[in-house]
Amino acid sequence: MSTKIKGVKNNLQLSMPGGSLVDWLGGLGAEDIGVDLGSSNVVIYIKNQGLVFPESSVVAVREKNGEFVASGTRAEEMEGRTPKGIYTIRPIKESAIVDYRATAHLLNSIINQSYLKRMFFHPRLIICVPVGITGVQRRALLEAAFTMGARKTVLIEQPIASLMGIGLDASHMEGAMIVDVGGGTTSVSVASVHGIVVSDYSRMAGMAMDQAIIARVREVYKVEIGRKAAELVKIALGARWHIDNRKRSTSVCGTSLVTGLPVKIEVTGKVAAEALTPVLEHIFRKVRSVLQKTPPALLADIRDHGIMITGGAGQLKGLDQMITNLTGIPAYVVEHPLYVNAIGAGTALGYMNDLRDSMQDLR
Ligand SMILES: Nc1ncnc2c1ncn2[C@@H]1O[C@H](COP(=O)(O)OP(=O)(O)OP(=O)(O)O)[C@@H](O)[C@H]1O
Repeated sequence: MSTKIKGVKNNLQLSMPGGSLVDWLGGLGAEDIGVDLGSSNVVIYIKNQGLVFPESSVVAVREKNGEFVASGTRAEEMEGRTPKGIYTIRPIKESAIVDYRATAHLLNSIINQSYLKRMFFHPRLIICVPVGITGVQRRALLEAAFTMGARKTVLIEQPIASLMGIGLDASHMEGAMIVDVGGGTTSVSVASVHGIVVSDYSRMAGMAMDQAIIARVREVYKVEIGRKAAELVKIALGARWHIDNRKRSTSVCGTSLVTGLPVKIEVTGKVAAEALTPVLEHIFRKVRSVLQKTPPALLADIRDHGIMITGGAGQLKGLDQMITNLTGIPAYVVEHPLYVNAIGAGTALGYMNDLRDSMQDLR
């Protein structure tokens, strides 16, 4: 299913038309950046350049002096095998910043690297934030942006960024439902021309799926597997609603809990499905509860447009079938589900001069 309508400007918080002279001058350069800051990945969209390949939301730190020694995918590769005196952290948990200095470092290093050694000058940022973010979390995010030298930062709600990234125009629709299944959080939102109407979130998302697979494999095969192996199983086999799930299997390596030796096992689709079902049923209950709270006037539009699934773990095989079967409303994974929020933030950069600086909240 594809629904193409344009521009979602109405849902953005606009300031004085035209913005300041500094804004206008900044708009001429390529230093406007859209950011989707996730617990698993950071995706960046640079004005006039486009998307930057996503980096893992991981930073490696030297224990003795707190110095950052690696960030992004390079730091993720160190997870679970860091040399003595170095540890890794994930500075964003469940879409909230838990360490803003590390977040600022992560953002800075990604942006500088994407600039390919070009001189990096104080950028203007649009950052996607979850619906219902607390004042403290907003502050942490804005402080991270300030620390990295941003001269203007605008926070926009993720579902609005998703709609912009998909290319939908909220001003021409009564209601749209977005189910964003990320690494640490699943958020379910209904948006209308007036903004977010109903929304709910859960910690049951991609990482919870990995943990459920690790636990089930331990139980069935008496083998301990790592997070990466569990992720491979998740991506390869998917949910029980996936048509091929029962026939398939995939092999991963782990440590036998009986002998303590490394082993290779064949995990079946049935075992993966057993692990994933409770997580997916939890996600479904969130979808159902948001639908139940949605004003009836919006339901017809949601039915027409279908339920849009975004986020990395939204690609789980069978998840769209599950939501379709259980709600009776067609659900589909949007194009570029991992990048759609960053693309939306990138689209919103076009209105940067007119948007209110969220940094004003800090002062
Ligand atoms: N093809 C796939 N099938 C299932 N899961 C996938 C697939 N590709 C990626 N994932 C999962 O998507 C998750 C990351 O998604 P995403 O990058 O949207 O999260 P995030 O935005 O960083 O997290 P959050 O929104 O919770 O802060 C990971 O758990 C990863 O294992």
